[in-house]
Amino acid sequence: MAETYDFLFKFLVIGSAGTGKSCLLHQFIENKFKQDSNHTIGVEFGSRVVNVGGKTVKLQIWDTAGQERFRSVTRSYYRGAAGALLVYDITSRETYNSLAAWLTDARTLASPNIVVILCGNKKDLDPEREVTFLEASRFAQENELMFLETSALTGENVEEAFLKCARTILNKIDSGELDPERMGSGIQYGDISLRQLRQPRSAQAVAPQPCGC
Ligand SMILES: Nc1nc2c(ncn2[C@@H]2O[C@H](COP(=O)(O)OP(=O)(O)OP(=O)(O)O)[C@@H](O)[C@H]2O)c(=O)[nH]1
Repeated sequence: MAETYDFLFKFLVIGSAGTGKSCLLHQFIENKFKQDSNHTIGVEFGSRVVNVGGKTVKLQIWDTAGQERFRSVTRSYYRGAAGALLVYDITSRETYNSLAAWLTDARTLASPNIVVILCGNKKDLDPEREVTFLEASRFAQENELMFLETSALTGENVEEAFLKCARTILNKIDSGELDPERMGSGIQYGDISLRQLRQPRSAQAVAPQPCGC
């Protein structure tokens, strides 16, 4: 059956190697933890249709390799992304320290308007934590990012992270802050929206007449 949706959003999952990007994507798409996850070679892809605030949105998600040697390949996928999950591992300060560089890449190579949610992954490994919730919240606030701690293992906050990002993009479309028709916005109209857009204004404005019988 053909998929119908109001919008399609291009999303990226970025961050240092081993932070759990592929596992987060897998948990979101398949609803289970990906056992034996290997390093991503270049870029992998997944998609899922979700319902956000009464709208159907297809999320087209690009999971990028965190390893430095793939950086030139992965960077070529950033263009025109509407949203991103910026992932670090709460048990690895090194991955947290790299966040600023990943964010600069996202804002310069994708779009300065890209909607980013910071995800402190591996929340289930709290006893091994190296980065506190508070300091990451501050980083998020200073850099105008949304923030959640997630666990791809238990599934905690995984759905929320993707949906929060999608909801924010929809709100920005509604407020006029984001224009889906701008080239490289990372947003496309789906069939449903296109049909509504193509209806003549007069047809949209006229309320259906009550039946006289
Ligand atoms: N405990 C725990 N382990 C996790 C979690 N997410 C991922 N892992 C483990 O972390 C390791 C790396 O996960 P990946 O999803 O492959 O990491 P990645 O960020 O995609 O790595 P690259 O592809 O190299 O960029 C794997 O051994 C996973 O099993 C989590 O939420 N909790």
